[in-house]
Amino acid sequence: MARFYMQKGTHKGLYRSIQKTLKFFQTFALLEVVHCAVGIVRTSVLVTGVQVSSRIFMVWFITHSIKQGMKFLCTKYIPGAFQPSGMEVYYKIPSLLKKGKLLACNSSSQKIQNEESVILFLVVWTVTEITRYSFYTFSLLNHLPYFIKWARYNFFIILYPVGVAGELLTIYAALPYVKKTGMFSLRLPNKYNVSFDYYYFLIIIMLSYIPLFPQLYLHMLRQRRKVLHGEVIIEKDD
Ligand SMILES: CCCCCCCCCCCCC[C@@H](O)CC(=O)SCCNC(=O)CCNC(=O)[C@H](O)C(C)(C)COP(=O)(O)OP(=O)(O)OC[C@H]1O[C@@H](n2cnc3c(N)ncnc32)[C@H](O)[C@@H]1OP(=O)(O)O
Repeated sequence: MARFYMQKGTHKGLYRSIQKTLKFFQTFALLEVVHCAVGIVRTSVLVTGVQVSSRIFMVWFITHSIKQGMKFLCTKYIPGAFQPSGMEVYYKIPSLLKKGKLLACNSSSQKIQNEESVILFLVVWTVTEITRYSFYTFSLLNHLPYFIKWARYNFFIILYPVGVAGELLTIYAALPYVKKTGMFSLRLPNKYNVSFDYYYFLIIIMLSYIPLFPQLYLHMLRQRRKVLHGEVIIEKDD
């Protein structure tokens, strides 16, 4: 990521250059949940499950799926002209456009992957995982430098809320596109007689951060007290 930014001088296209690696490792992070479930790793399946599933959701159902749309910047009113067909307007539609008049529009391709918020959570996840896996590796080698231990149980204090902000802002940026296209949604009538609206599903996911994120954060604060300050903490069962 650093190399990309230094070479190109922009974050645009960064996601594309790292997406294969990201998808591979983030999907295989599911093994972390399996490891907790079968008892290889002594930690909560629930906490790990929420952590991993939220990231997998971000990778596959947001950044991978919401590929692109067009952003229109409309300025000048042209009397008698019509709105071109096939135009995907999912950004702010000026009030005149709604009345069916064409304005002078400049269109530009807009990818959710190029949102600054995506880069924000990618950077945060990356720093977190470099620290976390260094911690695991050195622990296994029985030579854990204090700085790594300190970083593992301190960085999250800032990184967790910043990562969550990046994730929520990305979902928020995706909402207009999801609403406009009706992607992943099922409308009635259909042969299953079931309706599903991905737009509202995303809003529910965003709201679910309110009760779930504090649980993860408090878990990490407890771990911090245990590992760095040697406090004995009795955790409730899942
Ligand atoms: C269907 C859609 C669902 C959507 C849900 C929406 C709700 C979302 C709300 C939640 C939002 C989360 C957002 C999140 O994605 C944002 C970020 O991540 S931002 C970046 C900051 N993040 C962090 O800092 C992550 C913190 N989390 C963790 O560190 C872990 O993932 C955690 C699951 C919390 C577990 O940590 P914990 O300290 O409890 O246990 P460990 O697993 O680290 O360690 C237990 C012992 O096992 C040893 N261990 C573990 N793994 C390994 C390994 N791979 N190799 C070797 N050893 C390992 C570890 O050393 C411990 O050993 P010991 O007890 O002997 O010390």
